[in-house]
Amino acid sequence: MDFITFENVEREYHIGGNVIKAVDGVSFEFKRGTFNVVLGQSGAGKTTVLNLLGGMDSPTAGRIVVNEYEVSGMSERELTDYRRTQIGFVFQFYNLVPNLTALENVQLAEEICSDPLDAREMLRRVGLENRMDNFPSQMSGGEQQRVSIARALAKNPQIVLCDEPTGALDSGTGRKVLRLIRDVARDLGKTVIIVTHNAPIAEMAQTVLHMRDGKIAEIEFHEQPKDVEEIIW
Ligand SMILES: Nc1ncnc2c1ncn2[C@@H]1O[C@H](COP(=O)(O)OP(=O)(O)OP(=O)(O)O)[C@@H](O)[C@H]1O
Repeated sequence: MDFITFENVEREYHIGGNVIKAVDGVSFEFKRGTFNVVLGQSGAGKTTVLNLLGGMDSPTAGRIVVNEYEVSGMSERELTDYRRTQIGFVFQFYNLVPNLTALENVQLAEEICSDPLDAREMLRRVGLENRMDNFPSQMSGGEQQRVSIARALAKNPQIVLCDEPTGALDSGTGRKVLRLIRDVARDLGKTVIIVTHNAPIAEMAQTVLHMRDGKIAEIEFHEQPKDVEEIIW
């Protein structure tokens, strides 16, 4: 059975007298434990899809089902619980708390989740066992992104949503971060969705949604996704 299902999902915004269809009749499925990419130019609707999937926004029409939860019908309170228990987030600019150490940033997950993974163990998995007591300002962009990956995974979510996770990194560091997201998520059995405008990243994915003007232009499947080393950036 499919793990994530979008059925004719729409998200309209009303600005002045204008209606903007940020997402316009989108349908797709992702399977549990897969690595997926949503690809498209600026304004294509990628972040809106991610926000709908993550329960930060609600559709104006259509149906979203995740892990047997009907997300599209949830109240605000149910959405808060859904975001807390089901979703880990990785953002382009890391969103770490500046006056907390790496370890304390990851431990935040323990405070809000019912079934967290060990913060030290997650930092070890991302290769930062020696940097636990450093503050974000003492770390490189790649290291900060690794802390944010550890934080997302420490919540022990079913799904990890990443919005341009390599957007602020050089290509070498970006590759390492992508490999890390894929390997750790695979080891822990998580489903990953990465939003990007960087087309080569899509070659790593099992499923690629190509978005244009709020619609899906194409859905591409890779039976044998490429390894990050094989991708020409
Ligand atoms: N809160 C909002 N209010 C009004 N319009 C919005 C809102 N959020 C998004 N939009 C519009 O919806 C469309 C899709 O936006 P979205 O952010 O999903 O695109 P995107 O593909 O993620 O772009 P980018 O790569 O630039 O982040 C755009 O035209 C955008 O201006």
